[in-house]
Amino acid sequence: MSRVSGPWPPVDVEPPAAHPKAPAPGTDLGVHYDECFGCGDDVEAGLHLRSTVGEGNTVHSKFTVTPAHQGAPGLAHGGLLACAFDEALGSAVGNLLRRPAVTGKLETDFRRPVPVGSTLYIEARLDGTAGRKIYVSADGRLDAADGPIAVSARGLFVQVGFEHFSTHGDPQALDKLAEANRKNERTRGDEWEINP
Ligand SMILES: CCCCCCCC(=O)SCCNC(=O)CCNC(=O)[C@H](O)C(C)(C)COP(=O)(O)OP(=O)(O)OC[C@H]1O[C@@H](n2cnc3c(N)ncnc32)[C@H](O)[C@@H]1OP(=O)(O)O
Repeated sequence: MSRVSGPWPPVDVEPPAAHPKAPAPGTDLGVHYDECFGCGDDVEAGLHLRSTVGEGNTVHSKFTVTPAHQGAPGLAHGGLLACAFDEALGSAVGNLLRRPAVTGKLETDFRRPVPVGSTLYIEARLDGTAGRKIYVSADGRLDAADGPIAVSARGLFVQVGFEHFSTHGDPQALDKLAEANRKNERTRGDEWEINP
C-alpha cells in the first residue's frame, strides 16, 4: 500500500496569508487552555506541547514522550502522537491565521517508532485555504530539528463561528477561561476571538 494518499492540498487553494496580527517568527506561543490535553499545564499526563512561530507560515512544536504516553512498553501510543499533531497543526491555524477553526480531518503517517524519553520536533505549515477549509501539514522529527522523520500528518481544519465552542462546549468553562485571560493579561481582548 502506498504511503501517499493523494495530492495535497486535494483542492485548489489560495496561498496562506498570515493575519496582520499574527505573532512574529520567534514568538513563543503560550498555553491556549490550561486544561488542554495537548498543551495545558493542569493536565498531569498531558503532552505539554510547546510551540514557537517559525519562518514562512510555520509553527515549531516540541513534546517529550513520557511513560504516561505509552502504547506498547517503552513506545509512544500512536493516538497520542496524532494528538500532538492535532495540537501543533491547530496552533499554526489559530495563531497564524487567527481564525477559529476545528479539525475536520487528520491523517497520520507513522514512519518510525517513538520511544519513551524521546522528544518529537514538529514543524507544522499552512498549505493553503479554500473558503472555510484550511489545509495544513507537519513532520515530526526524532530528538532534533533535523532528526529523522518519525511521523507526518496532514489536516483539514474548518473555520467555525465562536458559537461552535459556546454551543457544543462548556459555556461556564469558557467564561472562566475568558476571566482568567483577562486577569492574567495573557491575551488581549481581541485574541479571545481565536480558538479558546
Ligand atoms: C490553538 C488551538 C489548538 C487546538 C488544536 C485541537 C483542535 C481540535 O482537536 S478541534 C476538536 C476535533 N474536531 C471537532 O470536534 C470537529 C467536529 N466536526 C464539526 O463540528 C463539523 O463537522 C465541522 C465544523 C468540521 C464541519 O461542519 P460544518 O460547519 O457544517 O461544515 P461542512 O459544510 O460540513 O464542511 C465545510 C467544508 O469542509 C469540508 N469537510 C468537512 N469535514 C471534512 C472531512 N472530514 N473531510 C473532507 N472535507 C471535509 C466539507 O466538505 C465542506 O466543503 P465545501 O465547503 O467545499 O462544501
